[in-house]
Amino acid sequence: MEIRAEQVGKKYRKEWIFRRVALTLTAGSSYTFVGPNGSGKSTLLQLLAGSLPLTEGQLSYRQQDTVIEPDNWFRHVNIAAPYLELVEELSLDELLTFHQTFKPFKAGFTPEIVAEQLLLGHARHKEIKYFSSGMKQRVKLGLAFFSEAPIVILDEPTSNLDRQGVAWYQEQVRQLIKPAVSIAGHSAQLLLIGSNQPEEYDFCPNVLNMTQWK
Ligand SMILES: Nc1ncnc2c1ncn2[C@@H]1O[C@H](COP(=O)(O)OP(=O)(O)OP(=O)(O)O)[C@@H](O)[C@H]1O
Repeated sequence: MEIRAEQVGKKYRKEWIFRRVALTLTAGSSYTFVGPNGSGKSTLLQLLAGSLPLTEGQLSYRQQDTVIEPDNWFRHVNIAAPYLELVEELSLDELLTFHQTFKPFKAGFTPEIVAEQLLLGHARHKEIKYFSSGMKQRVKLGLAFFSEAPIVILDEPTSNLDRQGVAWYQEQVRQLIKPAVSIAGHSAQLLLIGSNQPEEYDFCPNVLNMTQWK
């Protein structure tokens, strides 16, 4: 799996947020976008996820030599971000069951196992609206970690997490990017992070500063 960005730029009203982004992002590796507040990390991640239009340039998703149509990109991406909301009226069990109808969990994961992995086994029957902000953040991350998709995008992944939550994130993200072993159905992941917290990406070999595209 690969995402290619060619001369990608984004403008809001008359202001260019970034220009001439040229990247090849390849599964089996991870990439972190860093930069000051407002430098465009979230915007670029949304472009790469296919959820925002570009102003200029081209983006493509490729699997081996096959180009994937933009209408199908969402099937290949799990994204956890502060601006994406959970369905607050559902209990955790209901949310996980609903979620897997359109984005199945990885082999061996059931809603019950996912809840345990989130350290939220005790809260399976509680409505999401009664979760603390840190509990909600773990749910968002868990949906990204445990659903089947080759691309995982995490924007500000440890926001609202306490120290135990940060340790949990660090363990899960390392599991995610472990080199793929040759188990049928297990493919290498492409992990993209937007961050300003070194503890969120200290394992990541590719740290890209947004200021280079100003
Ligand atoms: N819908 C929008 N309309 C107009 N301007 C926008 C819109 N969304 C973002 N921007 C602007 O784009 C710039 C980049 O914002 P973005 O949220 O991508 O930055 P960021 O690097 O993720 O910031 P932070 O570190 O604060 O999360 C900011 O100047 C922001 O005001």
